[in-house]
Amino acid sequence: MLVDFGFDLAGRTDPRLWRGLALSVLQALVGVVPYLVLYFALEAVFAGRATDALAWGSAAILGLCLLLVWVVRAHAMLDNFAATYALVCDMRLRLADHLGRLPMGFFTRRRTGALADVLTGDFAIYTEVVTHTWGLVVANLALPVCIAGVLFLTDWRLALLAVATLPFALLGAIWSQRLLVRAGLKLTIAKADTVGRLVEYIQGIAVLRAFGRTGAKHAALSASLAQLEKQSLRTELAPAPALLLYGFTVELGFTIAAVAGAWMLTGGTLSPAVYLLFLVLSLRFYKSLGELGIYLAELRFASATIGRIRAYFGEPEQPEPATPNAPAGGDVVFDDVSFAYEEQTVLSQVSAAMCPGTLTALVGPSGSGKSTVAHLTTRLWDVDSGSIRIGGVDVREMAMATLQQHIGLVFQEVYLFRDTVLNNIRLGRPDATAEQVLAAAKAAHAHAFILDLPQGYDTILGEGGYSLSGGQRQRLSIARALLKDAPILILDEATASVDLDNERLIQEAIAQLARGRTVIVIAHRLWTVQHADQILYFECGRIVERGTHAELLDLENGRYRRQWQAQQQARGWRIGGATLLQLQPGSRSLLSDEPAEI
Ligand SMILES: Nc1ncnc2c1ncn2[C@@H]1O[C@H](COP(=O)(O)OP(=O)(O)OP(=O)(O)O)[C@@H](O)[C@H]1O
Repeated sequence: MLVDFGFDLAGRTDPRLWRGLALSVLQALVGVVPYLVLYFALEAVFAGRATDALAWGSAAILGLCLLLVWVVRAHAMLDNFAATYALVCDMRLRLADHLGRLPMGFFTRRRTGALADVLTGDFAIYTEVVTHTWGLVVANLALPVCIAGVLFLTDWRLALLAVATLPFALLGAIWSQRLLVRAGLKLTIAKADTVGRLVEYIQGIAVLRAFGRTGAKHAALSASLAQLEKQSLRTELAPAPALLLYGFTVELGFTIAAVAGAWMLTGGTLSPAVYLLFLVLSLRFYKSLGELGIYLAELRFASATIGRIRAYFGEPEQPEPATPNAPAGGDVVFDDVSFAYEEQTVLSQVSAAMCPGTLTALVGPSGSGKSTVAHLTTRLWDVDSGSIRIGGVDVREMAMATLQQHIGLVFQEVYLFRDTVLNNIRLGRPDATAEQVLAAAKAAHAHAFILDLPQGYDTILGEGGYSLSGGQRQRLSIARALLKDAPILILDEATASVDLDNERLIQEAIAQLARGRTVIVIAHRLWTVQHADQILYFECGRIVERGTHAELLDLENGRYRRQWQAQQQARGWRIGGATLLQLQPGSRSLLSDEPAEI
């Protein structure tokens, strides 16, 4: 298709859009009437039939036409703006919804900047062109068609000469669109790169400042901006030769017809009134065509933009079952699960069962695949082989909403949205009452520090809002999970980066969460999970040891045993016979008050 309007992406059409376009055509029709009035007035003048009544009548019709054109144009614009903004709003929401259903691999393969550029920049270009340019294209197409009609009715010879060069002009228009789209594609890549670099720059500003690499000293950003500058200029200049050809061909038609008309006039085969009308009409005719060339190129550019947006809509969503099954219970079973993010296998033949009311700890070296277990359970990715069952049902056979209801998550990195504390906790259950949120915050040991915030529960958090410490963020995240009240709870290094005092508070909060649920804890600090019902030790994507803390410590040369000993030494577990926990009595292990020793 020459132009892709993309309205199907909004999932609906808007009648106001078609009405706006019909009004643009009406505007063109009304716009021709003054020229006809002028023609009849000129005929009367040249024939010596001019009267006051004719002059006043013509003036009245011209005034009326002006008013009508103004009213019709205003309505056309209003209809067009209202319809387009509403449709673009729907498109953005549908795309946001679609992105939420894509497998996480989609996001890791793309830079945030490229995505942000599509959602903001591409939609902005598209909106601008559809609101402003489309109406102008229709108006500048309808007007020359109407004028050409009048010209053919008054003198077909002149009319033929006037349109003779138009096929060549059309070639110029098509060429200019091609050039613009080609340059525009490179501009889009440059823009996405710059947006990505800017996001990276702002997110990493503290690091860059520490290393004195801000502003022009940040080479990657400077290079990206320079490339954007170069590509922007190229895009502006790219269609220039084709547009020049277009303009020249259009004006050549006028010149040929004007000269031929003058020749016919002197030869007595053309009346002065018709010639004058021709000159006036042709000026309007060619002006419209000249503008049309530019607007068509812009429209084509916008349709290339919608092509990129369409490509995102075309990304396959994570499959959902046609007839979903509901899990019966909260037990989690990994059955011979293997998985690779890209080429490299990350989990190999992992099998494990986790029952309600028990705590399973996943431990092992960095990169051994522990977090991947959480990713697969929550279907951020799908297993390559084997299956994960919850309550006897494969997670791929459940509706995504059911799966989400069944799992509460607490990550090391807590994302706070730009909203009040209350609503940040409510993320766990959007329909929760304020009382329920407060109860969850109290159980998560978050209530006290929330009350100390400037506006308590109404304090705005997130970007540009109030900042919380790592431990406070964690407790907020636990409050979210508590509020959600899901039968399965996954904690991914929830206490990894907090001090001992915060660790104690967080662990107490986690202990609240754990009761009666299937709990999976990913931990590096082994003392925090020593009372787990089972400990799975991962290495290179395989479970190489499993058992309770005591059982694993009994394994001669066991990996868990070695790691435990190394950690105890590192903590200075025994300092002259006293334990560190005795020195810092606030610290306790998960679900237990006492540290274990070997
Ligand atoms: N989104 C991803 N795309 C590609 N590879 C990934 C992705 N996430 C993790 N990996 C790789 O998968 C392997 C296992 O990662 P995973 O995060 O599961 O390990 P982990 O045991 O939880 O590590 P850590 O304890 O450091 O958090 C690593 O080699 C990691 O580089």
